[in-house]
Amino acid sequence: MTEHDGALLEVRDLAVVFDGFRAIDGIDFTVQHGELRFLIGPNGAGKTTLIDVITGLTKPAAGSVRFEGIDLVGRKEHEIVRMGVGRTFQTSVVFEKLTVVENLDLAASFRRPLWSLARRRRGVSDAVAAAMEITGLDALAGRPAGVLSHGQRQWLEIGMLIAQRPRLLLLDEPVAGMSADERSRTGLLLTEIAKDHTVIVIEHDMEFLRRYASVVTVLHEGKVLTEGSVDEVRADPHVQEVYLGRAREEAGAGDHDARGTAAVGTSAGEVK
Ligand SMILES: Nc1ncnc2c1ncn2[C@@H]1O[C@H](COP(=O)(O)OP(=O)(O)OP(=O)(O)O)[C@@H](O)[C@H]1O
Repeated sequence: MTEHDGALLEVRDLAVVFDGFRAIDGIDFTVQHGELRFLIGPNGAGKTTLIDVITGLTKPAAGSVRFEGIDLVGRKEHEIVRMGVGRTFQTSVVFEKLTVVENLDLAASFRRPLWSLARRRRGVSDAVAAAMEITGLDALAGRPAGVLSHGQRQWLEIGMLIAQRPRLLLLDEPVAGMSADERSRTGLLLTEIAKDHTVIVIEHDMEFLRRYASVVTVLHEGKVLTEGSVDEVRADPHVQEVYLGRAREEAGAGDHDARGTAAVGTSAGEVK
């Protein structure tokens, strides 16, 4: 931690414009050290764009993103990673032919100085060992990543982030496509990681939020609609309207999947 004693992340008056369209339209968003914060909102609300700005992938038209008091806007992605901000993507970034431990080692090396890369090391570094332990991937250390199940692969990606020793982790839909058992394991993993990291998770699955979220931020049309506990957010009439409105539009289009627009409700958009 640095000498900065305010919030870990402070986003102020953020705006992102794509060809005249305001994908982010004046967002203020604050995350304190040690939080496990969930970010929800219908499709197109601006969740991924917000994470893209924090990690330097997208340049905002206006506003600031302060991490430990330092503005990240205008910095390169790799510089932001080195400052301690790591993210996963919706698409996989593991090297299939490399083993689990090799993938973790490669990720860890991203923050190591060059001289230490040139040195051949025996065994695994502390960072890699810690990442394997927390994700429970020790038993699979020597297996090629290509043979892992979907859930194990997601855990490897989270492990690769941990190996980079970030202070802030941004996870984009980590339980999408997982079985019920894998979801539970991921929930416990996030809870464990949040003991010594700050974590922001984009997640649509309400059942998952009920079990693991304390504070939820709801985005809608590029703005923060509301923020609070899962119960407060579910009871908020504006949130109900946003999801009910979407559900009405989609009525007749069949069941909504866990990543779909009406995921805050389970039946006809009802916010249960
Ligand atoms: N590179 C881009 N160029 C133009 N428009 C974009 C771009 N990226 C995102 N958008 C638009 O910005 C809006 C916000 O998109 P974003 O992906 O951030 O939403 P989201 O809340 O993450 O949605 P989802 O749940 O579908 O992932 C959407 O209308 C999207 O079409």
